[in-house]
Amino acid sequence: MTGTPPPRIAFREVTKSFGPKEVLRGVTLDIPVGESMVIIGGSGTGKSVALKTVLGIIPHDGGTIEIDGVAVGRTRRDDFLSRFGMLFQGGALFDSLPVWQNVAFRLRQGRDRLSKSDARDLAIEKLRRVGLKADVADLFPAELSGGMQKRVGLARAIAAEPEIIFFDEPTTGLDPIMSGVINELIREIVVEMGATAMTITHDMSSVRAIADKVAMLHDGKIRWTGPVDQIETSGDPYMDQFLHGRAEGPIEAVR
Ligand SMILES: Nc1ncnc2c1ncn2[C@@H]1O[C@H](COP(=O)(O)OP(=O)(O)OP(=O)(O)O)[C@@H](O)[C@H]1O
Repeated sequence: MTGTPPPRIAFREVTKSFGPKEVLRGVTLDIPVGESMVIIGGSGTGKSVALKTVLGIIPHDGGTIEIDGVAVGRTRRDDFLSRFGMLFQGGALFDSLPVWQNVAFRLRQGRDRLSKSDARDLAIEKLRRVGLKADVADLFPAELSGGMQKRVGLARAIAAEPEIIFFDEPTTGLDPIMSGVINELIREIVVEMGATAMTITHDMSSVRAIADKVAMLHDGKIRWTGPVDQIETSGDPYMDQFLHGRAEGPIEAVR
């Protein structure tokens, strides 16, 4: 039987509480293969929790999360994690390791690990891809600007050529121009790799640059989802309030 392939990532009625606090209250969302989905929503709405449930860093309580039709948690953890790349908020580089070892970190682990010199060559190739020169390879993260650290984080996220990449607030701490540069780079790389991307952000410039589709998380559920070119005309008062940064509207401003 032939049919449409399952979505690369599928959330079905996913729930998660911390004690009495219900954070995810039935999240349903599909991210098809090769699509870039950006999840927006106010602070504390559970965007990071949703991302961490896919990776299994936070176990969900109810519902299912599937990758290519297979429930998260059913495959070997190493095989599973090797399919993902991740750009963490703030870069999350290892301060004690030089840049190239940060980029090549995963390539030096596990059964198929690369030799030191192959890993270094590959790290330099990936650094070039994100606009950094080879001489950055031997510097330590503390010697780099915030924008350069983001580039190194991006080089690390793509080093193992993952099928799925997560971007957690990719422009936090950057000025608007550097944010624009990083957004463009993310978009270019995701398209070039054909990767499926899930990004969480508050930054509307990231949304416009990176997204094919947008999902708005509010009150533990996906309030609205649609193509990025429809966000202005969604007709959803929650989306409108968020997009225009209004204090007045259905979203409570006092939290
Ligand atoms: N490990 C945890 N233990 C207890 N509560 C948690 C944990 N992780 C997250 N939470 C709670 O879940 C809620 C959602 O947090 P989350 O970090 O997902 O929000 P967010 O939408 O990513 O916010 P922001 O945009 O500010 O980063 C918050 O109230 C937070 O306190």
